[in-house]
Amino acid sequence: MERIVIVTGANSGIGLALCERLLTQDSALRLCLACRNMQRAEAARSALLTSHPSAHVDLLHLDVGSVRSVLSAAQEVQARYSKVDYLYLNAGIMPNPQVDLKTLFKGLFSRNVVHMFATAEGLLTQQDRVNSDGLQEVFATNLFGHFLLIRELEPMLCQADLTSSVIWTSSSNACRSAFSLEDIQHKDGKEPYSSSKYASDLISLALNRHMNSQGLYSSVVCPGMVMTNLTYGILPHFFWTLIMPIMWLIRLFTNTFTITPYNGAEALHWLFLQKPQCLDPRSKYHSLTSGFGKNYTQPQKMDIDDSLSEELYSALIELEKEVKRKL
Ligand SMILES: NC(=O)C1=CN([C@@H]2O[C@H](COP(=O)(O)OP(=O)(O)OC[C@H]3O[C@@H](n4cnc5c(N)ncnc54)[C@H](OP(=O)(O)O)[C@@H]3O)[C@@H](O)[C@H]2O)C=CC1
Ligand SMILES: CC(C)=CCC[C@@H](C)[C@H]1CC[C@H]2C3=C(CC[C@]12C)[C@@]1(C)CCC(=O)C[C@@H]1CC3
Repeated sequence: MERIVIVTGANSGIGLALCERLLTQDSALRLCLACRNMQRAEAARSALLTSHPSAHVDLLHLDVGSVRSVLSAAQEVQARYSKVDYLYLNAGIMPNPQVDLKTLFKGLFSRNVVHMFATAEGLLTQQDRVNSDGLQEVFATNLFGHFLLIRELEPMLCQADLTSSVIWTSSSNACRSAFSLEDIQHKDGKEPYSSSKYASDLISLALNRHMNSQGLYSSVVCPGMVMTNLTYGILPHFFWTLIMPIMWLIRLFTNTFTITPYNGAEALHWLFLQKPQCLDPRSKYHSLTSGFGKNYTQPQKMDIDDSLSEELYSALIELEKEVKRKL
């Protein structure tokens, strides 16, 4: 039977590289690029069809940061397909990032240097804003829109005698200290990105608890440090060009510098090949690249607990009711 794969944020970076890899793996699958900008989506589709002329590539308009858009995209999916086998929740933003240069400089000469380059912990802040649904934009895009999409697609993901995989592109920057149950949208802090990624780790665990019995399995991935539009937005272009040789050098000391979108998509691709029932719901699957350029996937236990994940799950269900009431 034809497998249906939906990828959010598929028009660039890790999402687009994943699509290339999936089509190389299985040219018979039906790939749906779920994007907010249809011009960019069409360009991505053309690029994919150039390398895979007989592939089935569909486009879906989806702005994960808008409740209305998520609801109508989910309706469109139900009208087009009879089931969804893989749902890659990959779209993400990091608006107005600021690097704390003092911490970066200090870190360079500390014992924590490898950890700092792997996680960027304490190094990055962002300026968030409220979107037209009245939600914090980073939370809405990176977490809540995707959560709503899963909820709306439940009948498509939970089919009798079939399993489905929901795969979140999380990050090594997901940090417990950035997340608070009292402020799930991270209105009051300066690390909304880190908070939203930690929340996706928690939600994945809760989804497994609630949905495994219906055939839905959720996993989280860390693609490593990848050069994409998102990372190019952190520092000026000329700076990245200048430090590029250093980046390749850093790879000799940390396997988390995957650098290219192809390498970053390694764990996302690897999960496509696994039986979802055999995966560990408490592990994050990391894309890693050795100093010699060899790609591999490694699971690492996450710093998450059941009660926090359950409380966040309940909070999102409540928020879902609230936003739907307001429509
Ligand atoms: N690059 C890195 O080092 C790392 C990235 N990640 C995560 O990987 C994922 C992919 O990012 P990456 O490839 O790096 O960066 P890109 O900016 O290249 O890709 C992000 C994708 O998400 C899309 N997107 C953003 N907002 C929305 C929205 N509201 N609705 C629909 N699509 C949207 C973008 O579309 P558009 O082109 O229209 O903006 C783009 O296609 C993100 O979740 C990111 O957090 C995690 C760890 C490290
Ligand atoms: C000298 C030199 C190489 C400087 C670059 C320092 C920083 C700009 C990077 C060090 C660790 C990086 C990192 C990310 C962005 C760029 C760094 C802060 C991410 C936060 C990008 C998005 C993620 O989800 C995780 C990445 C972790 C590492």
